[in-house]
Amino acid sequence: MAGFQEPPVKKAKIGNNVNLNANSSHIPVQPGPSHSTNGHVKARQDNSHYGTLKHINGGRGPMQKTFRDTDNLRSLLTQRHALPIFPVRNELLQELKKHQTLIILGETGSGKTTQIPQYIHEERLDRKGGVCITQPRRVAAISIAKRVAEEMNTNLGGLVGYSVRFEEAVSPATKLKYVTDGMLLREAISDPTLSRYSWVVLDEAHERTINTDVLFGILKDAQKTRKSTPGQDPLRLIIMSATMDVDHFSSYFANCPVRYVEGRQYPIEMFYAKKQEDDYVMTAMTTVFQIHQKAPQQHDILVFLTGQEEIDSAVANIRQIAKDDSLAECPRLKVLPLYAALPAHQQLDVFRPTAPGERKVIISTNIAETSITIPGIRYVVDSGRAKVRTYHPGSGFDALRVKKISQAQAWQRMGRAGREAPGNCYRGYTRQEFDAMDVNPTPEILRSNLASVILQLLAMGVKNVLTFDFIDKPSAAHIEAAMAQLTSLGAVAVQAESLVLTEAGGKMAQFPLEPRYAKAILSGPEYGCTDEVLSIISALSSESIFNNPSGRKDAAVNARRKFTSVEGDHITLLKVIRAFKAAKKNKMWCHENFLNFRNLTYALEVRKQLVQVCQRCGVTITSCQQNTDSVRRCLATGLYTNVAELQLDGKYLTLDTKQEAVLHPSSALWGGKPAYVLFTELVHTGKTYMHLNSIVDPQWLYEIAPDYFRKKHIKT
Ligand SMILES: Nc1ncnc2c1ncn2[C@@H]1O[C@H](COP(=O)(O)OP(=O)(O)OP(=O)(O)O)[C@@H](O)[C@H]1O
Repeated sequence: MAGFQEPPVKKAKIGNNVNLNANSSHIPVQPGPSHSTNGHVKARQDNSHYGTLKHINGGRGPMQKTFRDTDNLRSLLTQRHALPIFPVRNELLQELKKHQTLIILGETGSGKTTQIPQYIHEERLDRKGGVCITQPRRVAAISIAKRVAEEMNTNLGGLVGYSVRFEEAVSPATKLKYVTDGMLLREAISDPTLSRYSWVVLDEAHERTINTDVLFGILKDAQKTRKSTPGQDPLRLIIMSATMDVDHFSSYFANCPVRYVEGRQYPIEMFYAKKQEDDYVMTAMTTVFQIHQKAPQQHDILVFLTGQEEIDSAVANIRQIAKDDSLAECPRLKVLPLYAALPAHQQLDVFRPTAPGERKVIISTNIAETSITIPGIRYVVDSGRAKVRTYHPGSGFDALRVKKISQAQAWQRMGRAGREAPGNCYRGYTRQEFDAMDVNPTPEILRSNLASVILQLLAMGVKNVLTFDFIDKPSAAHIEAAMAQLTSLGAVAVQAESLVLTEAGGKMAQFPLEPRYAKAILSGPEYGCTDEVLSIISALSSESIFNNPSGRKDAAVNARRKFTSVEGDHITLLKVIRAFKAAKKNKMWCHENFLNFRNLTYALEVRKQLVQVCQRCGVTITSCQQNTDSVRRCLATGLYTNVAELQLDGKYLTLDTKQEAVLHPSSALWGGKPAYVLFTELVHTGKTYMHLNSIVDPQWLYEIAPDYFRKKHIKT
């Protein structure tokens, strides 16, 4: 294929980069008749591996069995038994019984995520408490739970369930629960020893999300507490991934053993770009059409790009190019975007099988990078890039940059092909570029604003956050910046020389939001505008509610002029939400007004959840109707450190850290020069931009935080 090395560079075995320590040992896959000579394990066709339904379900308990399709069940059982992990099932169970903490490494698609929880259940090791399996992303938690429920012939929400932010399917009967790591962290606030679980499985540990990193410490502590409390069931911990620095993890967990499940089910052919390509989007699109012209029907393609705007534009371009006469002989293309801001049901659309004569092309962020199996995917096109947010505590800004991914991420992306049949992976970068990539991604905890995490740790009863047992400790500057932010928001206070959670801080921790937004909501009753602030914060929690199709930007701006507020972007968002509700959430109305129906719908879903948290915390919800000054004042109670002052030279300087910044061109305030601007965030992409801004009156700022602003010497 043009642009890629021929003959293809084939990687016979993944996991060579795994760094096994003295404690590790391999659990080899038993060689069987279906082994190929290249080390790949092919699907077994051996019927003697069929179990019985009784065997799958463990033969107990009233389960909502459907028994709709025996052939389907039989086929699922065959698939389960063909997985590389199946021959080592019993050995693995022995290991799991022996050790309180175990690290399991196994190649992508070997069966770790779907099978190990089922093995535990089949062996009745979940009698006393259930199995909770964490995933870094909601789409993975939901789709895997669905698959496991299907394999166990039970309804989702029965024996097998899931819980992600804003959505769950669980019941008292749920024994195997797939959750996002953030949800388990929230559960730990009300139940620090996670007493309802006997097993916690931290999957995709190599990703080192901030929530998984904090869970390491929480779970270690919970294990100790449960061990030292008479009558308590021990908490067993399994840490899983395809690639990770096992020495580091093992030494953190008291040199716990590491077991390696060898083998992958289907081979994946790997192709690297022949030469370095700078336009990674163009390279990816060209590759898609090259594959499209030669691949058999219904061999679907998964493309990794970086962010929503880039993906939406690639989707539009591919749809357009697909109409070209020269492609008339090819299957019809069904092009689908996949990114975090899509509502859950739309994310799950990608899992639907294609119709005859159709080929699915999914253009995704790294949301599809780990854990999931998308039926039909035989080709992965990897741009080698992802959008990464990095927080700078000194300047207080987040830099959102497109960066090269790590090798571990590249292997995960590759692993999305070859899950149901042999696959192909096209890397839009050279082998040399791959070799130069970092082996693992930088842990999120080392590059994030820690205010939320520290608030949650305090809410869980962690006494001293500075001495918390982090697997990789964030810098003192990061921790201090977060503490300072929480103190100024009134979430923590000094008591007997230590920092403790205030009553308001306890309430802030209940909101699945950054503390500064939670603070603004809690201030709602004082200003009589909780209703409006909830709408604005819900819109801020969603991806952009505006559509700006390329080539039609002017039309979009004109159509939306009626919503634009001279007070700024927050009131503009409020006007859009109000109008969307008044238009009965009409899709066509959104289309005519260049508004994003999906993101607006998502924003209203978020709003519903926030209203529930308000009710739990006793926050009254009142509306100030047209008094939008109150709304901006209320927002400033949470965001008051995000203020910039106009300078004589016409530039803005942030009051907190004296950063030079400019209004983002998309802002409703762009072109004007208000003296003081309240911004939602600073994003550094070339210049430092203030995003989503409102005009503020300096007098309000003095009233909200007199000590802070006295030091800043603002002119009232
Ligand atoms: N939704 C699904 N539809 C079809 N097959 C599936 C689905 N989910 C899982 N499978 C099959 O089960 C296999 C094992 O999946 P599983 O997620 O357990 O592997 P894993 O070892 O955890 O991989 P990874 O490290 O990539 O998460 C897949 O390769 C695929 O063949």
